[in-house]
Formats: sequence, C-alpha cells, structure tokens
Amino acid sequence: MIQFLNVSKRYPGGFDALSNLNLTVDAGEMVFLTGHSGAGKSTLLKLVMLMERATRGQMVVGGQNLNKMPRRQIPFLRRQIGVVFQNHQLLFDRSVFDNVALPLLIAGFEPRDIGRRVRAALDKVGLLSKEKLNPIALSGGEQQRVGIARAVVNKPPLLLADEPTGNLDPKLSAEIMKLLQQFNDVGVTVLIASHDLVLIERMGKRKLTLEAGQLVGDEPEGGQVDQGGLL
Ligand SMILES: Nc1ncnc2c1ncn2[C@@H]1O[C@H](COP(=O)(O)OP(=O)(O)OP(=O)(O)O)[C@@H](O)[C@H]1O
Repeated sequence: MIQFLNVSKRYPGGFDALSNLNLTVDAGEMVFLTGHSGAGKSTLLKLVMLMERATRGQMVVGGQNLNKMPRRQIPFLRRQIGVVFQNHQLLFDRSVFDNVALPLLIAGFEPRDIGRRVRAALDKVGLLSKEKLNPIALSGGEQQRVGIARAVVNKPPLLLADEPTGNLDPKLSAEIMKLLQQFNDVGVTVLIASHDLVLIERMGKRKLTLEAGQLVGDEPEGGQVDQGGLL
C-alpha cells in the first residue's frame, strides 16, 4: 500500500526532515509511527498524501507512483486516503452531519447517497444520535470521533492519523485507538503517528521509530498485548 525507496525530504531553508527512508506498509496492516518531537512523523504522513513532495527517492501509494503524479491528479489520490488530525479540524459553523458530509460533497456524490453514507459513518463511531448538533456541543473525545467519521465516510483503503489522541486522556485515547483498529479489522490500512508509547505497546501492532529523520526501528506486530483492560 505504501512504499518508500531512499526517500528524503529537505524543507526550503535546507533542513533535512527525512533522510534516505526505506519502508513498506502492506495493504491491511496497522502500523504506528513514533519518535521524538521533530523526528519527522508528520512529514512522513504529508509525503504519503502529497501535502509535501519528496526531495529525493521513489514513493508508491496505492499502486500509484507519487513522483510522477501531476498536480491535477492529487485530489484523486486524496480520495483514497482518510486523514485524522490531532485537533480534528472540524468546522464549528455547521452540524456534525455537515462536517462528515464535506468530503462527499467535494467529491460530487448525490444527496441521497450522502445521507446514507454519513449516517453509516456516524453509526460506526457511535454518534448517530448527535448528527444535528454543532460539534462545539460535543466532548473532546466525541469531536475526535466526528473527525474519524469524516475521514472514513468515503471508505478510503488507507487511513492516516497524526497524533489522533494528543489532547485526550488515557481512557478516551484507548477508545479512539480501538475505533481505528475496528477499521483495520475490516481491511483498511492504518498508519498512526503517535508518541503515546504506553498505548502503542498495548495495541501490539507494528511500530516504526524515527529519530532525526531516519528510520531507527521497525518492530513487528505481536509485541506486548494489553494487560490493563483499557482496550
Ligand atoms: N514546512 C516546513 N518548513 C521547514 N521546516 C519544517 C517544515 N515542516 C516541518 N519542518 C521541520 O522538520 C522537522 C520534522 O518535523 P515534523 O513535523 O515532521 O516532526 P514530528 O515528528 O511530526 O514532530 P511532532 O511530534 O512535534 O509533531 C522539524 O524540525 C520541523 O521544524
């Protein structure tokens, strides 16, 4: 699903955020990306969705060569990728329903299909009863679940999450990770940047570690399994 071959990213100004990265994430995997602040986690996710271009190296995502992808094709790539942000980036001038519907409106879906798909996504995150509310009326954990519904409403094969639990307490964080895992259980490839090491260990999934832009660790799935009853 994701292949990086000798990928480097140098930002304008000369800072090397990623150096010579080699990495494969197979379809159906759930992978955590960890590392110190500034290690390059967000940069890696931005390269996958072409928010930034690699400076060197080869990148393939969902069978498409990103190096050669013209700008006009980027929206089609993005439709295959759901993105969850730490601060969820919801719009507070419209309802929960309308927030989740946004990617479908942009993609030109019929109103009939939009209603059906939005409600299916809200149902999956347990917020069907709150579709008419403004997200401001929801708790932090609920807002993040709206962000997840919006990310999956288009049924993308790949889900990226950048510090999706950054502002949440441990119990809510565990719930969000469990929710992301449920999408992985039905076949979605999931890549999560997080520095919540305790939670990552509990999930027992593959863990990639970045340090100063280099991949310094790749621990396979099957680490420590949750003993704390949180998941
Ligand atoms: N647009 C940019 N221009 C210049 N430098 C940047 C840019 N974006 C990120 N950087 C630098 O690249 C490095 C990696 O940043 P990145 O956001 O990928 O790290 P991170 O591991 O996600 O960190 P955090 O955990 O703090 O979010 C940092 O030193 C950052 O200052």
